[in-house]
Amino acid sequence: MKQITTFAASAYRIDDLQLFRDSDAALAARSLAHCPVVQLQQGESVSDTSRARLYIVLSGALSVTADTRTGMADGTVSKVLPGESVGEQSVLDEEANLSLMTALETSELLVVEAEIVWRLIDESNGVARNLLRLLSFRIRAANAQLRRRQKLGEFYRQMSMIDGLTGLYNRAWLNDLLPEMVASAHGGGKPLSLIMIDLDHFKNFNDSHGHLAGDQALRAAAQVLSGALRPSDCAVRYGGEEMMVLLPDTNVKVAVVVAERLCERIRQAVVFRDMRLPLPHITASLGVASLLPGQDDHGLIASADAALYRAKDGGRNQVVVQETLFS
Ligand SMILES: Nc1nc2c(ncn2[C@@H]2O[C@H](COP(=O)(O)OP(=O)(O)OP(=O)(O)O)[C@@H](O)[C@H]2O)c(=O)[nH]1
Repeated sequence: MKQITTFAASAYRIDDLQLFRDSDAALAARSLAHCPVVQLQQGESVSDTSRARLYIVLSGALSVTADTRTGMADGTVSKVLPGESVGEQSVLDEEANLSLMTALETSELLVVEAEIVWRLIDESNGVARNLLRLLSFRIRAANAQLRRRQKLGEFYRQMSMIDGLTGLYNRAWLNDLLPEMVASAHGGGKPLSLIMIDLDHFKNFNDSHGHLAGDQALRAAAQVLSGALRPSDCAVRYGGEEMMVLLPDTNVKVAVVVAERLCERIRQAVVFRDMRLPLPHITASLGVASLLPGQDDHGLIASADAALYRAKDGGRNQVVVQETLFS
């Protein structure tokens, strides 16, 4: 970066500089007269940004990468074209300019020290107004970007909570949400039921029909669950061929009715729509549990798991309810 002239000695005009548009041009020209005009070669970065200064692009183009030295760089790169400026904020808060400014082509910049910018703000309403407009525009753009990022972040957060094969919620979602559901049930004195579902002899199913058919069977079972539940209920893929249904505000009697309905619909589920293929079918064993006073999420899962184990033990393709309720 080398100085090639001063503003007064150059052919650039005040009117072409955004910050001084519609302001007192004579005052601006006088104030900027001795400011250096520097030249950057393509790929060269602005050096010595430790002092607060304003850089106005006179020709060429700058790429500006935000906050490179604080470790806060978020990949945002903006392009600054002739007439536009960088560094207003560092001038206003008298901090070093943390952006990395690099010439995208051979470029000429006007370098204005902070004291000169402040003097211009003091003496010219036009400059003050332009600066406010510019900052307001930047704040709006930054807010819009923040909102876009939040939406994107939320989208990815949601995606990370969904099981790719079945479209049901996954274990990460369950770990996040079940403790909250348990706390809210205890807090509100409302019931909460859980049905644990495990496809029967699924290893055999895979071995007989292939792993892809197994995947298809898991999707079919998941569809049964999603299609049979109320909007407030949630279906989760708990592990390989194990699924779970959470029924807020539902007592054990109703949960058993729901589980019986799911058991029947899984039995009836069509795994393949293609009638040329043989029609393997699936069955499931289901364990039902309802939240007991003082029980936590692990306890609730363990109760449903124990009931499921008994359903397997009792011959599969059936619903069993937790022992503690009826013994
Ligand atoms: N196709 C497919 N199979 C899976 C998936 N996840 C787990 N499995 C299979 O599910 C089978 C589970 O087998 P086991 O735990 O022995 O249980 P099971 O054969 O269903 O026997 P029971 O539960 O006692 O009725 C294993 O063969 C796993 O490979 C999956 O995403 N796709």
